Amino acid sequence: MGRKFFVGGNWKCNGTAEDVKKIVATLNAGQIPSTDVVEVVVSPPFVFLTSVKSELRPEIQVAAQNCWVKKGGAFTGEVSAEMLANLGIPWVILGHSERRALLNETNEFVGDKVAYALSQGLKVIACVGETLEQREAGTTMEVVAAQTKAIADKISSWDNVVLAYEPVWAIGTGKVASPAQAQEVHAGLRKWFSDNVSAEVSASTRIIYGGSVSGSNCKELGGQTDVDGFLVGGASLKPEFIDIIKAAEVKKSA
Ligand SMILES: O=C[C@H](O)COP(=O)(O)O
Repeated sequence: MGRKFFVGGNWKCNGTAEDVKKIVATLNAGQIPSTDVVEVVVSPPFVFLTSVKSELRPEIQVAAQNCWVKKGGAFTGEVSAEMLANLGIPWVILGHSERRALLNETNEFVGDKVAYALSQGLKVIACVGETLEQREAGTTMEVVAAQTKAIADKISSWDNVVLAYEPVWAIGTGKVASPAQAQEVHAGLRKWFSDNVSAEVSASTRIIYGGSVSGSNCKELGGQTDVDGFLVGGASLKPEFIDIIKAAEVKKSA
């Protein structure tokens, strides 16, 4: 089975209730390819999840931006995977570099979170990516392989996981990875899967790119053999997100 193009919009910690209504109206009015061609998931902050889910057109799904590492309980300020499942939120983003860097989430902690979220029936967008220093030191593949291994060590199936390669130096900086740089790491991750998990997981797991994706660079990036879509930050708050969703057409016509 082919890998369906996947476009995620990570709204991060942005927006008022009024802003969110406008974004939803734009998404509801936009012309986008059918769900046979592209899977679209937007990720509002927790407080807006249920309203966005109920107001958004049914072809677009929602994701939380995080969840607690295990069963809920006395963990003030956290939101558990079972709460998300209970509310019918199908997806969660885990291991985003902002949480790894600012909240000290380790590879092992992210692996535990992915495993627990999957066990509660959620689908996971799991993020990996190197810093500028790591890229300049030539350790990019080593870093993303270690991050992916920490997840692989904790899960028995990749069926409900999308892997997002997000070079930290490209996030929110306008310095997008070149299509060749993205393709090189995506191909490396696919090889890592075939060497360390299975040929089937390597062929079927979607590996999406994130980091300064825009309406103007999405077609060339999305045209790369091993780029199966995007995780979009800043541009997912703007009408150009519709153009980025339409980049799925490059794969359909390939
Ligand atoms: O999750 C999304 C990424 O952090 C990319 O953010 P960005 O598109 O604003 O660079």
